Amino acid sequence: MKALRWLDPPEGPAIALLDQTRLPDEEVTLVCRDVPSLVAAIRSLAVRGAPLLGIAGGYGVALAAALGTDVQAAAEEVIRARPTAVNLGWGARRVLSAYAEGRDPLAEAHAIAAEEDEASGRMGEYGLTLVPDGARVLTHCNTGALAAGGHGTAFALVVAAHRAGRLKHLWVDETRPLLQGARLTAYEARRHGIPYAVLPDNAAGSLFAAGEVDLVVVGADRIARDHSVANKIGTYPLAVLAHHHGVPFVVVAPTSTFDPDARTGGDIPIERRDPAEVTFIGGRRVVPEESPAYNPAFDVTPGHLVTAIVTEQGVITRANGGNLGLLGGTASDNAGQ
Ligand SMILES: CSC[C@H]1O[C@H](OP(=O)(O)O)[C@H](O)[C@@H]1O
Repeated sequence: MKALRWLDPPEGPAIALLDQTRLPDEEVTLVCRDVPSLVAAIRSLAVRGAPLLGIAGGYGVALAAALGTDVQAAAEEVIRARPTAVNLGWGARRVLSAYAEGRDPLAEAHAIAAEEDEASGRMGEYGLTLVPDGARVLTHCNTGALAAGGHGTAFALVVAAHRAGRLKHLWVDETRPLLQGARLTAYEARRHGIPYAVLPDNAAGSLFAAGEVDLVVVGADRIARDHSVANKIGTYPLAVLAHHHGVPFVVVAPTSTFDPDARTGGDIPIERRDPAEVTFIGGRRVVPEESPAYNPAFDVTPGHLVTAIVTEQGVITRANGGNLGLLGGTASDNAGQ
């Protein structure tokens, strides 16, 4: 399953997307033949997920170059599409730099996609070292191949644990209001034959209280230098629950999600989305007419609540003083972390 593909002529130049707003019922391909249509797809979450947005941002700039349109303006338009996932700007700026230096922008966009595929495999390997046998894992939102390269980020850890026979069960937070967990993570879990159950976000606490969660794994949209983690709204409460119940809370993200310009979580812009995403369900209003609604798309988990950050370069744990220095070596070297 490819969430995003570049189309060369004669089909392209274009970017083919698996329209995630139509999943899980319909697998519809959306073909973006210009940057405005890609920006609209990013804003509607037809394409989403921090690392995948980095890939999309890169191909968006490459598309502008292939079409002979204003590449700088295209990059700025793509970067403005969503504010929180640092990867979007990172991917667009990296391809823009290649173009400015006279290098092939499409080759650079392909390189980003290949690197994120490789990163996913390594995060799965490193993440596996943190998974106990018979683990009941809880995850939030969607962090699979619909959100990143390869098998994803946190979901790559889940797939690795399943293949190693260490995963007893996957708890999937539905992830209101856009239901990335119920619609997308459940879709991916079924494709992998992973035993799972979907739960209302507000049921997670009762699972912790019943001792039914051994590990929490989530993705990230931006990680600040103090290890504050911006991720889908509802992540912070899970970190507090995990801390209270002594359950490891693990973030899985490629180094393209780290923002050295964000000193603390307070420096991370939080996207505010249309209140109608809260007040309407399935096209039906579920609140009194004209009810106001609060709809932040992300929250920030402070670093002291994060047990470990798994990257493609290794595992960051509090054992290394909580700095951004990565533990090197192989995945097995980190087994004891
Ligand atoms: C692979 S981490 C993806 C990250 O992005 C998601 O947000 P959205 O669905 O709004 O793009 C969510 O925060 C995931 O953890």
